[in-house]
Amino acid sequence: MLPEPLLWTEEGLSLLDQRRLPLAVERCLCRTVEEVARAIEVMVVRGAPAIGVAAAYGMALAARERRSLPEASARLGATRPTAVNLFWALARMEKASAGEGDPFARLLAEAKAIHEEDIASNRSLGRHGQSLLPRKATVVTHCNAGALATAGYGTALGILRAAVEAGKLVTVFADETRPRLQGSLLTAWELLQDGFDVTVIADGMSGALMRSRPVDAVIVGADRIAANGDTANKIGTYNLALVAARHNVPFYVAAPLSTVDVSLLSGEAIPIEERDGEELRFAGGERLLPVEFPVWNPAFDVTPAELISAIVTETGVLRPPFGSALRAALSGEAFPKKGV
Ligand SMILES: CSC[C@@H](O)[C@@H](O)C(=O)COP(=O)(O)O
Repeated sequence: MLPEPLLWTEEGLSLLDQRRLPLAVERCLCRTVEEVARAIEVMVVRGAPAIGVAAAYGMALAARERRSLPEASARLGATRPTAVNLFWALARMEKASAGEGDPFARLLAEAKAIHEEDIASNRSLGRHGQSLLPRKATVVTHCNAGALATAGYGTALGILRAAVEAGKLVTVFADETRPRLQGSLLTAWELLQDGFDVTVIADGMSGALMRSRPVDAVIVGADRIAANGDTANKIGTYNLALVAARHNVPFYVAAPLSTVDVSLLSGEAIPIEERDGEELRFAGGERLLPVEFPVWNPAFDVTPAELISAIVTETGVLRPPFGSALRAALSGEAFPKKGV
């Protein structure tokens, strides 16, 4: 059984410390909004939906501390720029702060609602997405888009869980995902906990893998999806999409609608976080390169919509052209929630 990635307690927000996995399963308690902001910055908690949920609880903590809510929101919004779920959750919390009664009680209730809705969305998108896989499926994934990166169950990994629940046999290859190794440290660990057949590969191996054996699908998560379907996800996702296209392997993006940012016309406008070059100069805690070695360390890349076969959301499987499909899904036209 996987430990809860995020847990509200009387004392505050308890986070599974993702920096320590898989060798140590430890929790980190955030009692203040500043502690939540730091936890997001240093990647105790990471992954787009998980960051959004953590920030929502951070706002509730700010209300408990009687801090200025606009200042708290600005602090949380300055932690990481790419995953839009963070800003989506902060906008929802801002709306909730405008009601009657005790602000802490109201904001805590809204944070809990965001938390529960994310799990429900993942279960729903998992059910839709698993229909894309054959009864015996080999899937490649990148980074971590599992329970750990969300409120629970996962997006890309939610599809794999739903496929197993539907009686399918799933074999997974997980890109290790340099430089922070979310694929090997988090995805492989998470899938092994659930008894999956999972094998770690280095990021450059997916081409060789697809030449050596049939692969049924690539499934990844997303940090921000622009109005035209261009998708920002962990650095290396674009390379994997190119390899998949070369081998005619369908490339699926799995994400809740809270990851869609229709205010951006295309992926070119998505802000890409650049992280400290030291992440690249180290591997496994060991320094590989002296600090003066120049490196470039963008944390995300953008996969153009033309390389994406489908975007799986809680409302269903969206096919190109994504502009109209995403608009319809957001307005509830195409797939009414009832009956999903
Ligand atoms: C379900 S989340 C999908 C993405 O957020 C995930 O693949 C990813 O890019 C995580 O990035 P991180 O930098 O670890 O927060």
